Amino acid sequence: MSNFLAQPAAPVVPAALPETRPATVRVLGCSGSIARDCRTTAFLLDDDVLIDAGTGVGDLSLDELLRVDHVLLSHSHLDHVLGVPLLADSVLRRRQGRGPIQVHALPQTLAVLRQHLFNDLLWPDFTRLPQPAQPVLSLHELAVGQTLELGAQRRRIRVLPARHTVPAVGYAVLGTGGDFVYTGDTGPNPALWEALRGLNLRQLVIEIAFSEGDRAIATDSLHHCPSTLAAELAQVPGEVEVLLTHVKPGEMPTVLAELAARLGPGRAVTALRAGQRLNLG
Ligand SMILES: Nc1ncnc2c1ncn2[C@@H]1O[C@@H]2COP(=O)(O)O[C@H]2[C@H]1O
Repeated sequence: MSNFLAQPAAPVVPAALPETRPATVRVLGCSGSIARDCRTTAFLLDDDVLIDAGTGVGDLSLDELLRVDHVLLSHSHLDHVLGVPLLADSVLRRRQGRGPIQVHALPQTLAVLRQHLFNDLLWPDFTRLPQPAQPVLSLHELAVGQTLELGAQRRRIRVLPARHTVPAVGYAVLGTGGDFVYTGDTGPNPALWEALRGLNLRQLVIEIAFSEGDRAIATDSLHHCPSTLAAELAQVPGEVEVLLTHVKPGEMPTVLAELAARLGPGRAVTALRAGQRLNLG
């Protein structure tokens, strides 16, 4: 689709380098918490860029884990970051000469990782191991509005605003045939729609955690429930593919039914599934 809102106050985007392979996103986890067959958020862009690192990361083989060079984190909550320390431990002895895995996140998110995770108490400080000069992990700050260029395919990735209980972002993977957006965890968020104005939105992976009966929890924890998500989706053109992520275990049938009752005609949504591969534009 073409741009669907006015031009944004977008940052300068680095010139696109030739992209030799069509981008794919493999859904490793898209659940709002754990249970059998429910893995928390992790998406693999191509084979070397992880977007969030929830329990879905554990479905990658060791060889696949070894190919990961970048991790983009949406925020500091455990269900999105716990794969990072475990990934580091799994690959540390086999990555020598490859350089650190680069972890990209807001400064506030990185501060939480440094203080509460890689503190040699909850987990070893893998930003200094196996050698301080050649660690397995390095931490890199990003900012909303920035466009990164990451991975062997030099994918252009825009940092989007999210509105959650801790500082949070979403990400857009910019492609020549359309853009893929992952909102991260967010409640209603006018700034997101403002940021999407200049994008050529093709696929929207948007969160919804709770059914309508838990609306109060959704409000307190800054997540969507069907009524709030339906209001947000009213501004998304029908041709955009909308994929739901982060539904709490056991809630999907209710969420889908309640959402269907609130969406306008022509607005289809699909529940994202772990194991699914998305072809990006
Ligand atoms: N006020 C609350 N009442 C009940 N559960 C909450 C509350 N705040 C946060 N949570 C839960 O804690 C979880 C932390 O991760 P999430 O934000 O994915 O989802 C959150 C909710 O499931």
